[in-house]
Amino acid sequence: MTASPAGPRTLLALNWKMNKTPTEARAWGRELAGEYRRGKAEVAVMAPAISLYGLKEALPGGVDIGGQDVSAHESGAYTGEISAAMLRDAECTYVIVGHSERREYHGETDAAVAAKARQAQAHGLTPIVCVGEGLDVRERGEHVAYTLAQLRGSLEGVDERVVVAYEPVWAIGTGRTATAGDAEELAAAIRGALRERYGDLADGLRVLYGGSVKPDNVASICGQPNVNGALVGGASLGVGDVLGMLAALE
Ligand SMILES: O=C(CO)COP(=O)(O)O
Repeated sequence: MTASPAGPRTLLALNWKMNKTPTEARAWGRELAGEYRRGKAEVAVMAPAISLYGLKEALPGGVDIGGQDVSAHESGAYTGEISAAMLRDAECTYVIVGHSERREYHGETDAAVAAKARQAQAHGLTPIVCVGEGLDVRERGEHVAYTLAQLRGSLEGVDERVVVAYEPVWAIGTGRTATAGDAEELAAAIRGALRERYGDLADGLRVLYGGSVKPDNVASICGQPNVNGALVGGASLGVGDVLGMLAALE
């Protein structure tokens, strides 16, 4: 089961976070290539920057790659940073910006996230802009307003070539998944905000859900009318789980 036939093709976006060496990444790509058949969902692997080049060579055709973060700067004296031009040259299609782990551990503000998204777009990358509330916000019942405010700030000056991922922080890596209804509530609200900004183009944009997605819940979540795919952490590391999720989406 996938999102409505009129909507965009379902995207299974895999966020490896800080896992796998370049050698392990290449082996993973080869393992996937041995089993992969193009199906209903599109697949993209967001790997650590150092692994991207080798991974792309090993992956089967039709599977995209992306970065997990990008500098807001063009080039120059920014030790340790990766530029959008570098990611594009390494054949990336996507880059995650504003993941909750970057916001929490690296102090990234909405304005910084928007600057990264603009820089990604300037180099032909599609930013996957992450938003989502923490447990305290959810318990106060303010999750919709909080997430939409974060979204508006994170899309400042960003055009419609964008993917939005709703990742409630309390569901990330906790095994505590939002229900399909929770995911749809926010995805619909996000769609409304995208419509205000981009008009009818919003209907063709992807809104993903992320947070403890795995083979046994991916289909019900991605089957919601406004959910066009998933951003997957833990279950993206094993080829078996990825194939399981792809099978569930057929
Ligand atoms: O943060 C996530 C993807 O970006 C979600 O991680 P988990 O799938 O491990 O909960």
